Amino acid sequence: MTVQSAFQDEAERVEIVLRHIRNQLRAIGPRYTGDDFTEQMLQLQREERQQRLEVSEKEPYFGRIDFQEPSQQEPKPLYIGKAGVAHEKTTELLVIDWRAPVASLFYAFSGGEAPVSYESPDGDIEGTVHLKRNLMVREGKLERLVDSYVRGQEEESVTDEFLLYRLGESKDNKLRDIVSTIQQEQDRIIRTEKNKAVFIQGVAGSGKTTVALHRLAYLLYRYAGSIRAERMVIFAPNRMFLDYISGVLPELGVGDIVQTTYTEWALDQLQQTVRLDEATDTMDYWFEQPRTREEIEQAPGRLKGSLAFKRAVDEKLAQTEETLLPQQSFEPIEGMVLKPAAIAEWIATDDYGEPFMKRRNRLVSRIKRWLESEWKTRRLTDSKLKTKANAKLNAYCKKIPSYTAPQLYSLLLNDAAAVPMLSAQARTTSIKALKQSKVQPEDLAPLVYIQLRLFGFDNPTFDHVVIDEAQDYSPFQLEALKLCQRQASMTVLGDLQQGIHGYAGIHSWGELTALFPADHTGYFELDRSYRSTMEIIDFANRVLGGMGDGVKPATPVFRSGEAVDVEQAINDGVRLDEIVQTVKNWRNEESYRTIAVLGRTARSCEAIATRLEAEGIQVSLVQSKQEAYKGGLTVVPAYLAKGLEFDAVLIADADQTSFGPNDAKLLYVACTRALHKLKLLYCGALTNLVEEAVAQS
Ligand SMILES: Nc1ncnc2c1ncn2[C@@H]1O[C@H](COP(=O)(O)OP(=O)(O)OP(=O)(O)O)[C@@H](O)[C@H]1O
Repeated sequence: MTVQSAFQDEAERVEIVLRHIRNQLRAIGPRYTGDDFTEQMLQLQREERQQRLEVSEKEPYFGRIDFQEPSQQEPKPLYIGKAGVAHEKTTELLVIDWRAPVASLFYAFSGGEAPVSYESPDGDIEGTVHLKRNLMVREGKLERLVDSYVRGQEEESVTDEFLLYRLGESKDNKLRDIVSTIQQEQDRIIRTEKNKAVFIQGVAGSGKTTVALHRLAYLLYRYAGSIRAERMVIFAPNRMFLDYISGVLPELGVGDIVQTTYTEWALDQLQQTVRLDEATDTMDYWFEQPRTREEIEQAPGRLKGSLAFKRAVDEKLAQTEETLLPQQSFEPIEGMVLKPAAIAEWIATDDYGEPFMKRRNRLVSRIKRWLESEWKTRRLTDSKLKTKANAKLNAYCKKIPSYTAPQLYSLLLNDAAAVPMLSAQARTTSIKALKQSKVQPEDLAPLVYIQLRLFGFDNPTFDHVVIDEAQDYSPFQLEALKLCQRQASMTVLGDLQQGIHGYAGIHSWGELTALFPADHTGYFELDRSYRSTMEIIDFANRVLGGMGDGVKPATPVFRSGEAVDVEQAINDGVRLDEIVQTVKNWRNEESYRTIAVLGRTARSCEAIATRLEAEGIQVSLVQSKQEAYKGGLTVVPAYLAKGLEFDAVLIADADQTSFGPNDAKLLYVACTRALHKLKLLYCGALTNLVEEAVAQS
């Protein structure tokens, strides 16, 4: 078959399938708005179906794989799309959902004539692949067809032409789905079984965030009925990042997943009884001035996030549990005595493993009931005596300890011997702040952990938890999250090479993987970077120097682009002129839809934005509490750009003062934001990190 006739056949099929989709959309009928409950439920189902069909109408499918099982006469073409579509009359599958077991063949197959298999609910199904074809449908028309495998034909090239085409496209302001080009190593992670803590160490641009979002969509499909979207949660570093990734799940037909930051979630759990101390902006402290390695190691975030600190909290909680049993008898009136031994028996028989405060409140109710029953048994009627007895009851119950999380935390901080890892000054500062209900970010994990241990987790437990940028999390943060799941089901992703928040986060993955049983833990590495050109990745790898942390360097996909530019400006005025000129030039390039100027500090970014605005250039200046990501031309401090990407990136102050020897990871983050073009500008001495990178090239 010629390429033209294959294209013609496929184009006709696209039209036929689209006709079916549109027929089904029409058949859905008008929206039900009445009060009948059953009809309302049916309406919800119809809406979900409508959403799926609308997704299919935009792009019915993107791939075809011809598979033949030994029992079949000939290979069967299987078309893979974002959502499954069945023939409305015959129920024949016109399109197979990308998450279906058989669709894994499309992603896992990488050529060769040997039999392959996929895992189905009935066991492994073996067969041979005859064709693997990528199809690009836009606005209802077939635009592109690429065969990456035809059985019997010599395999021409190992590069995935279709992938390169997708990667070469320019970016708008949102992350996109990648269902049509998911790579084998990514697919394996997406399809990992649910009840595991899956860790992903992936280089910058390896698709970690994207893969985690696709995994959520996969889990919802694979475990439909047993897990629910509203019980799944994504933890992201900030609101702006959540905005940036907000398009992917709806594109995959998934809604309702909780998306939050650890800070927001923790403050909610604590019912807003504390607030973050605005006076000390952590980012400002750690990024606006150079900090030493020692300062980072001894940072409060490292100490309070450690397992040693959690042990201290556990110890205090255990001591608290012991205080539940009153030491004295309760004697509301003479001769009516409730002895500690009797209470001890109640406590022992009433122990359903519930949190301390629930047990405490139940004990108080039981003592009250005891008094009432004694009153009735003895047929007492004297109301004065009753009032007196009730006053004694209240006094007795008040002595049974009752804590809020901040109170118990304060008790711990006041006990110097219990927290030897904290300096007297660190303790006093925290105690003082707590008195005004103020906390630092590093106090949130211990506080929320105490809250959950005291009161339990009232919401339904999480079916699945995704933690993005997990290298910035402490072991204690994950310990608190573990209390919100019956069995760990997590996707934890990050990159140690981008660990710029070392003052709070981990320094090796072992710090987090050790929190889960080995047989319920998966560890994956993604080394291929899909975001940036080869030139940019090579340059960024050199900036980072030795990898350390036991992590491999990023391997670029074979996508070549322009060389990285490093330019000196003779003084600061010229540097600002050059920034303006570069931005103007880049804005004339049609392929650069998103451009970023990255500065080392928030202050330097403000100066750049002011200058650009004075030239009449509209700028989006990103600050630490930003909620939305607007795209276009962005001026952003390097430490806030983590997770984002832009067609072209200008690093505006690549000098030695701005990027000192401890800033390799920060500069690496900055460089790896660029998809197609990277330029570094400096005034005075070039940072050694780049000097060495250039010398190595
Ligand atoms: N299989 C793929 N096909 C097409 N594009 C891909 C693929 N995998 C990743 N990408 C693209 O690579 C870019 C980087 O993806 P993503 O932001 O998920 O990576 P990341 O590992 O989370 O990066 P970082 O650590 O730098 O935040 C995105 O534009 C994404 O669409």
